[in-house]
Amino acid sequence: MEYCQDRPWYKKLIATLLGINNCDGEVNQNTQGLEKIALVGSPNVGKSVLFNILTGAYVTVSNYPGTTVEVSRGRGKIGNKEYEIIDTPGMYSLMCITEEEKVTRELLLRESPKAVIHVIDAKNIQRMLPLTIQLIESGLPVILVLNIMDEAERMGLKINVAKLEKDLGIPVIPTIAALNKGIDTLKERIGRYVTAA
Ligand SMILES: Nc1nc2c(ncn2[C@@H]2O[C@H](COP(=O)(O)OP(=O)(O)OP(=O)(O)O)[C@@H](O)[C@H]2O)c(=O)[nH]1
Ligand SMILES: [Mg+2]
Repeated sequence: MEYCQDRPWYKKLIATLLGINNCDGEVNQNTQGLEKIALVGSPNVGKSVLFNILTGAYVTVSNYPGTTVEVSRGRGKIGNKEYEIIDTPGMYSLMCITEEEKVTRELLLRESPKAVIHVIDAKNIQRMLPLTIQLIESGLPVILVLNIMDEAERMGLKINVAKLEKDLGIPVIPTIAALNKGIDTLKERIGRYVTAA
């Protein structure tokens, strides 16, 4: 019997049936040729909220090649340049265990983003910084976003952002994505970072 699961036409058929509009290997026309900026971090830290703020109308959600893991891509203007912004599935570590972690790791290695925005929940900073360090040690161009600052402040947490920037040697930007706060600074810092690279 002929196995057709790996044939492009079969994948395309399944993708059409499932409503996946950017099946394996297909190029996303909306972001073709653009430099990339990836949002990474644990589940539930606000990556998708930030993705929606940074991107416009033409967003593509597709399964990462050969997997059932969804990755969203869209165009986003930073400064006066357009980038492909990528929203990755939640991950806890680069030492991948879950399929989501494998996809994010592979994506970071294969697609060479100009900036990797590590989004963390500021109130769980201690638990989340190890991934920041893993990303930095992997040689990736990391920017750290301390999101959900509203809840961190409500808990009385005081984070010395300037010291964190100095110690980590990367830009650190506090945000409240749900309230659109800190976004202008974030865009400005990303813009400076990618043009300096
Ligand atoms: N209080 C507060 N809530 C926020 C903030 N940013 C995002 N949220 C909320 O956090 C929840 C998770 O946000 P998402 O953007 O879906 O998180 P995610 O990182 O994409 O999660 P996964 O896709 O599961 O990895 C949502 O209910 C958001 O409204 C923030 O700055 N403050
Ligand atoms: Mg998400």
